[in-house]
Amino acid sequence: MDSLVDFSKEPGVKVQTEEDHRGRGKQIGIMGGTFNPVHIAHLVAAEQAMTKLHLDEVWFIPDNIPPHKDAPIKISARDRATMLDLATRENPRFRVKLLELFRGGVSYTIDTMRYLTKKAPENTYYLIMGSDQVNSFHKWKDADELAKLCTLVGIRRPGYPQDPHYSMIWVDAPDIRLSSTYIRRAVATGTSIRYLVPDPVRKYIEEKGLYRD
Ligand SMILES: Nc1ncnc2c1ncn2[C@@H]1O[C@H](COP(=O)(O)OP(=O)(O)OP(=O)(O)O)[C@@H](O)[C@H]1O
Ligand SMILES: O=C(O)c1ccc[n+]([C@@H]2O[C@H](COP(=O)([O-])O)[C@@H](O)[C@H]2O)c1
Repeated sequence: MDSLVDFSKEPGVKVQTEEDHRGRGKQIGIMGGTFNPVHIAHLVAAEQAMTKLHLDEVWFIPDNIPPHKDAPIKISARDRATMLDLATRENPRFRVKLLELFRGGVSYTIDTMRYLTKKAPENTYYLIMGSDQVNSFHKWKDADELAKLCTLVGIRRPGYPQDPHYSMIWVDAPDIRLSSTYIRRAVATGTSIRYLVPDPVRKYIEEKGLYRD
């Protein structure tokens, strides 16, 4: 097993090996977010979790209305989803799933995981979260049930010390101090976002004039 996966402090969590995975359903990483817009830290977190945990795919699921965010989302769901598609297109194991946008309303992760585990119970699901989300996970809707439906995977995020209330796997990934908030502010103040988002996303933001005010 890859020594960069730190599971030593989590005796309750069994890290799967490639051997364990053979002949069963798929191992799917779930990366939920508002992605307003998607940035490189989202992609690095997903890729690191996918490769270090031997997952088959990562599904990026943009939320419709995020449960715990107060600030309004000023761009359309279509723009968020299009940028996600542009950002993930060249990775054959990244998929964008729009089920939360189609479902509408507030996007509770428990609703998504109940749906997925019922639709494809042969798969194993890994919920990938930055440490900001890990720290508040216990306040999520039906968190106990959610933790039973999937394996929780934490990615350290600079500025958010690890404070988990549930057993989880921590995947060691490079610290990237970046947020969608930073990207939105940078665009609004005329600061470059080149290299902070994939280039097709940067061009889309420029061409559509997103985040200028
Ligand atoms: N820099 C980062 N390092 C690790 N994880 C991150 C990072 N940025 C976001 N994430 C994780 O990605 C997921 C989706 O995050 P989200 O779309 O809310 O992005 P964000 O950058 O936190 O956005 P905003 O600044 O608008 O709040 C969450 O699990 C979050 O913890
Ligand atoms: O289900 C919940 O109660 C819940 C509470 C907070 C966040 N989430 C999910 O966590 C993911 C990241 O959220 P956010 O607000 O950082 O974009 C996104 O998929 C949200 O739907 C889910």
